[in-house]
Parts: sequence; structure tokens; C-alpha cells
Amino acid sequence: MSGGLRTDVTGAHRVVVKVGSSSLTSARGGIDQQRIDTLVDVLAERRGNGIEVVLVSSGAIATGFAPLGLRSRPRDLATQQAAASVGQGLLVARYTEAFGRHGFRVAQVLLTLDDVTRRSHYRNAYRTLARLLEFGVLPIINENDSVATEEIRFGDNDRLAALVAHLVNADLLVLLSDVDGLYDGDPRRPGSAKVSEVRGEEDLSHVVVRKSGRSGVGTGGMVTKVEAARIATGAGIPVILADASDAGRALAGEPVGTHFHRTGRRRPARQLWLAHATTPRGRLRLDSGAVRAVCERRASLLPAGIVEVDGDFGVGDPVDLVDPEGRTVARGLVNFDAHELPGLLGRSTRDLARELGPAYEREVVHRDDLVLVGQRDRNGTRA
Ligand SMILES: Nc1ncnc2c1ncn2[C@@H]1O[C@H](COP(=O)(O)OP(=O)(O)O)[C@@H](O)[C@H]1O
Ligand SMILES: N[C@@H](CCC(=O)OP(=O)(O)O)C(=O)O
Repeated sequence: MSGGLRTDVTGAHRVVVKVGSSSLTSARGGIDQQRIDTLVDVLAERRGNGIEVVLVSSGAIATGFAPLGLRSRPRDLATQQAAASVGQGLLVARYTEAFGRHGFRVAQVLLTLDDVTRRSHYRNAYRTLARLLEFGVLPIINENDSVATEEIRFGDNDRLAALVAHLVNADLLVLLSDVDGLYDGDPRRPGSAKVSEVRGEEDLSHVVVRKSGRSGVGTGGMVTKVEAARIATGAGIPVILADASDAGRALAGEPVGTHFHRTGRRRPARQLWLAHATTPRGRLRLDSGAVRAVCERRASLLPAGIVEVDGDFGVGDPVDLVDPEGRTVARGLVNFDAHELPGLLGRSTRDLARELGPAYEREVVHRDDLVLVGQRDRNGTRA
């Protein structure tokens, strides 16, 4: 810190700010315009100082349920999606108006898991966000709730924000919530103490985090925030977790909330998405030679090294690669459908190409689409 201010914050030029539903809603659970205006005032002030801001905002469901005549936040997926469809437009309209008063234009960007795991979608998402920032527009991101099915949902915007921070090469991630930092136990209980600095896993070893928040409108509680902080700091991006009412002070670098220091350095972007944002649709069991090839030589996975196929996946889906003992060693995007693979196992690509045609010469998982999991890769970083 210099002069009492956090240099990780004062030196940041591109900042991703995530605000949770609990910080945008009134006591009755609906959206609170006053809280939106207060947040926008702070972000507009930063933007006016030349800082690029990307906002990841929850709140679509909270905005949408009252106009549908519902008294409280719905619990089933279909009604949540209906509420999000109604609420997202209203929410962005409110932001558009509030930022407009400060002379700033905003853009809505809705992301699904596919957008950040499939190569073509991923590049597209990056290009769109980069171009918006070049135009001086402030992107407002949310998950595309209305079309995301249970299996392909992020479900929480904390991890989405960490992955977006990496996607846009942000210098800082700020998570705004209804709690003034990470506590070592339930923040409502006397005796729980705030953890102001987290420099690594050792500072988290005594921390107990709960899944649900006190507001009843947030989704992941502190669990997803700590996970988001791990993803971002492991990829070289420091994180501030603060109460939304302290947003101005947090973004000015004042020592409020919890400061998670960077623990790793930047890694290839898609690898981060693959490791943290995908739910595997199947498992491929490898023989020990293939495990060595994939983990030590960082080679692509070929049919010859696979002994068993499990799951119902299609081309481009994420699958786990497991060793002969069943431990997951890597995750990758598969180039064959589940029903095609069993007939190819144990066979050389040359044989397959001769018998079935050149299309069958392709790798089952290309090394560019593969990330090691649960063990150290060549850079010594953890996936
Ligand atoms: N160890 C902890 N430290 C701080 N907050 C915690 C902890 N464990 C659980 N929580 C709860 O997490 C909540 C924030 O999560 P959530 O309600 O999902 O917020 P948001 O809507 O901002 O995403 C806080 O209100 C707090 O009650
Ligand atoms: N995408 C959902 C919010 C999901 C979410 O992560 O909520 P929160 O825990 O309040 O940040 C919505 O806009 O309602």
C-alpha cells in the first residue's frame, strides 16, 4: 500500500465490477432504483477518470418477478427464466438511463457457458467486448438466464465475473455484495472476524464459508465469491470484496473489505474457462501411456490411448480424462460423438484413416483444447 491506498486498485486501468442481487434489491426483494443510482454514480466517476469499467450485474430475476405478479423470487428454473427475461430488459433500461445522466453509453452483453468454452464463440465474445471498450461504451454483462438450461448454467455471476476479468485482461476484479468482506465464520455471529488480506490458501484455511446469503436473493453466498477470487488471483488478477455501499471507497483504493492478492500469473485464456467454467459431459479412461503423453508431454489425445468411454457427449463438448485408477487428470473438448468413439479405441490414427477415411485421423482431444486438472502443469501453476 502507498499512502494507505491499495496500489493494486489505484494502478488499475481496466476494472471488472460485479454487483450481486442482494446489493440491488430492497428489503422486499424487488429492485431498488436508489441503489442502482448510487452504484452508477460511483462507476461513472471512475469512468470519468479514464478507468475502463466492465460491469457484471445480477438482478434480472429480482427485477422481473414483481412485474409478473409474483410475490417473491421464484425457485423453479422455468419461472426464474421467465422472470429473468422480463427483468433483464428493465434492469438494463435502468442502467442506461442512470449512466446516460453522466453522459455514458452502455451495452448489454449476455453470455452462456458455450460462449466462453467453444473456441469460435470465445473469440467472438472477446472481440465484442474489446470493441465496445474501444468505443468508450460500458458493457453490462449477465448470464443469458432465459436460455441457459440447468446443465449449462453458470448459476452464479461471481465465477462468471472472474472469467470475464480474465477474458478482457482486466487489472482488477471488484466483487460488491451485502457484506463488508470475508469473515472467518458466519458474519452475523458475534466472534466472527473479518479477514482483510488474503495472500494465499493459508489465509483461507481457518475460514468457514456458507452457501446462502442473508438476503435470500443472492445465489452462491460466499462460496462462489471465494471460488471467483481463487480463479482471478490464480490468473494474476487481484480481487477486492466489499460492501456495495462502500463501492466508492473500495474503487478509490481505500482499505475496505477484503483484498485477495494475486497468487499466479496470467494463463492462456481458454484454459481457464475450460478448467473452471465447464461441466464435463463424459469421461474417457486412458491407459498409462496416454496419461504420460497428455500430462507430461502435453500431447493431444489419440484413440489408441483410450480404454473406456462413458457419458453422452457430442463433438465440442467438455469431457474429463481419467487415469487407469479413475482419477481426473485433464479436461478437454472432444472431437467425436460418444457413439462414434467405442469403435475407434485402441486403434492407430493411421489405421483408422486408411479404413474409414482421412476425417478419422483427427485427435480425440487436441492439445490446444486441453487443460490439466488437479496437478501441476509445466508452468507450475494449478488449473
Ligand atoms: N465467511 C463468510 N464471510 C462473509 N459472508 C458470508 C460468509 N459465509 C456466508 N456469507 C454470506 O454470503 C452472503 C453474500 O452472498 P450472496 O447473498 O450470494 O450475495 P450476492 O447477491 O452479493 O452475490 C452474505 O450476505 C453473507 O451472509
Ligand atoms: N443471473 C441472475 C443472477 C445470478 C447470481 O449470480 O446472483 P447473485 O448471487 O446475486 O450475484 C440474475 O440476473 O438474476
